[in-house]
Amino acid sequence: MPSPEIFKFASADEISTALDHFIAQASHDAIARSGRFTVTLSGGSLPKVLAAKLKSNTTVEWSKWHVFFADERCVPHDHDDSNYLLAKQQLLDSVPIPANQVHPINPALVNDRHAAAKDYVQQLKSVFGEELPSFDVNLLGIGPDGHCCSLFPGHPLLDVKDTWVASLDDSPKPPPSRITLTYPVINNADTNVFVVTGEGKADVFHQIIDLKEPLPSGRVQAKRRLIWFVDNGAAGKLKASTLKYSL
Ligand SMILES: O=C(O)[C@H](O)[C@@H](O)[C@H](O)[C@H](O)COP(=O)(O)O
Repeated sequence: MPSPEIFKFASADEISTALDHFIAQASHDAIARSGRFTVTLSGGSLPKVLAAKLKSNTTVEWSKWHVFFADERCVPHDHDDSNYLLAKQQLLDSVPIPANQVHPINPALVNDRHAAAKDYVQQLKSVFGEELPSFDVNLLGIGPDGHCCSLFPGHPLLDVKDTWVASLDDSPKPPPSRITLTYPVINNADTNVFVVTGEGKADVFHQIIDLKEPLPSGRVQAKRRLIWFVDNGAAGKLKASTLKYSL
């Protein structure tokens, strides 16, 4: 398993610039290797930080992108809680990714989370076939409790290994009904990237990186690279010695 690589920046704005360069390069490399770039997006603060610079990047071959969601709330696409709506407003409306290569939750199934999760597995199969999906990049956030995707501390979904997409109706972060990728898919990515900003994440980032507490975000692995983009606020409680990993 790769060691975490921690990149620290002065501000969220600097992270946006670094993410723009990083994702453009990852996209270029993946397209050179396999003819496409497969990526997942999370909700929360991530889409805005990601899109700030990337949405204007004309060097990216957007037509080769296949976009999925690391987790999604079971709400209609036009609902304020929709991660798809957020990604659309922040990034997808600004870049020419073919509509059939963007994979939101099936809006007809948002009242049946089990059916929505099954449908999402089929959407994954439409791109990855029967093999366990291996995304080029998952873009992940963390909550102050250490959750990522919709994998919450102490929740039974942390142990799910027999499905690529699971559902829950008791998310401690509202709204309660969600679908989420499970660890077998998340950890089979070539690269997992966490984006963590603000002092509100300083404690949990320290718990995960320095104290190695087995919080959901701390259980994320990757085939090749496990990367953290953090700002000064989020890294405020990190032990100085840990930053030997910084660039
Ligand atoms: O649907 C969700 O709730 C998100 O996908 C979630 O997993 C998010 O990434 C974290 O909660 C961090 O959110 P913030 O960046 O807003 O703290």
